[in-house]
Amino acid sequence: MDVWPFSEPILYVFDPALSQQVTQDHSYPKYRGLIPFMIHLAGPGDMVSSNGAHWKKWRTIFNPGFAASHLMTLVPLITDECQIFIRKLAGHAQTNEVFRLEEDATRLTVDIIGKVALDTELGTQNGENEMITAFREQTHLLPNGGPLTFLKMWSPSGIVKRWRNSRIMRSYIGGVLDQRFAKEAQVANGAPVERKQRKRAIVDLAMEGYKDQQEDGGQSKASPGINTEFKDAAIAQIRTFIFAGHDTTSSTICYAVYMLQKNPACLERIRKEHDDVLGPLDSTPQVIKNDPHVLNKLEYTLAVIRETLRLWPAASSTRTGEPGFTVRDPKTGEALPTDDYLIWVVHYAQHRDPDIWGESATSFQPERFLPENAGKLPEGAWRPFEKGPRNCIGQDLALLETKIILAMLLRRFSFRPAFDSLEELKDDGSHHSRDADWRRGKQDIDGEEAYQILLGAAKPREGMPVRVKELL
Ligand code: HEM
Repeated sequence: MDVWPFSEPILYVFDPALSQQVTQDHSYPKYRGLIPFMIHLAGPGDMVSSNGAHWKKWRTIFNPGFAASHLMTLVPLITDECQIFIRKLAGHAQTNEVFRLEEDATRLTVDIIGKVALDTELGTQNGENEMITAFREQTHLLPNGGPLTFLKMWSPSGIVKRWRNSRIMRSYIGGVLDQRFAKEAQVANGAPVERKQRKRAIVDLAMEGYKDQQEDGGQSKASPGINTEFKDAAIAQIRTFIFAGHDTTSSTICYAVYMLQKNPACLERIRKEHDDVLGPLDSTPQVIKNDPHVLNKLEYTLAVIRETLRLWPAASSTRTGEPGFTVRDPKTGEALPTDDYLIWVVHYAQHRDPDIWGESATSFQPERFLPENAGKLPEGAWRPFEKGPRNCIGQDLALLETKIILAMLLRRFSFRPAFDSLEELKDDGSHHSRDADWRRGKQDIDGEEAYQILLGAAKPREGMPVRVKELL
């Protein structure tokens, strides 16, 4: 598509074989237009928009912290955060008020990232945190694809606010890192080792990996404590994890709840699996904490999450074409140049295409993802976390936290979407309430009122208004 003068020509990718060509056979560099967006959220050198040796270095250093085996050690921390979320929902149930589920789910996922990445209490489920407030304001100060939002980039107040927010985020995370690694330096200088075992956060494993790399590179044995290169990169990557990991996952939690409520047979089946595998609801958090591997037995729950991500993928992938590299049209065999193209792998379109998924393409059928049906899935067509070297580093974390929250949630509450009660939320102070345009005119897409909107990630419209009822 030629959209001159608004952007470079766009090559939209709607086909799994073509997606494989641009992300796996040859992983095209990330789209250059991501840099001016990510720089305000994460600072220079973030893992999402960087390429080449810089990207490879930091991806290698942070990979071990996101390995499924390491994440299992963090399950108790995640479960504690989920318990706070459950208590908040019980409060909503008592008042029978309409609320935006996405707001609560986002606070949950932010606090989980704080715990697993930094071992720090961000506490947004219980109040405000200056760094997260700055971060969330920042996402609203960037273009979101709506008409004229690019003008936001040039308004003087926007420029000042973005600079201020960046400074707040940097100094907050920098402070947490300084405190954490000061201990290490003190111990190296002879201070007594603390007896209390701390959980090893993702950043601890990254620090170890960084020091190993320095030594392998022939540099002298790394000194204890934190150095400037690691600190700057860790701040950028942790900001990236907050950006890439919080609303993608909260959006998935919201849509899983929504799709289950719309499909009562699936809801009944998932609740039964939770009874069978985890036992009574009240002891479920403890059962999960005692034996995190029990979560691997929740096959149907995993299938529900995969099916949710098929219908409601929270992200997509954008790349920059390269001179001399062509893609081959899978149907005609024609070689197409890519130089100067924005290559956009569109997950939503591929995940709902009847030519790929058959007649059931747009219906919610988690069974297709059960192990016994694995052989019938269209090859390479499910890619919500993208594939190839630039796939999502946080995918196991996202699946893990969504599984835990569903296991603790679905037997305790029933949900009812409340798009018909948006009026009650018009003064709730949220970003949604400030933009009355989103409530004028047509209120559905193809008959779906909970359609996705672009706000950093693809999120449920109006923050998924619901009412919740406690079943106990
Ligand atoms: C359901 C939740 C999630 C979805 C659907 C999702 C989706 C994706 C997708 C599609 C990409 C590739 C983007 C591209 O090619 O441009 C990606 C990359 C990435 N994601 Fe996720 N993500 C999720 C959760 C998370 C979490 C929890 C984290 C971290 C805490 C995370 C961190 C990242 C990072 C750092 C990258 C860049 C990786 C690289 O380029 O090496 N994501 N994600």
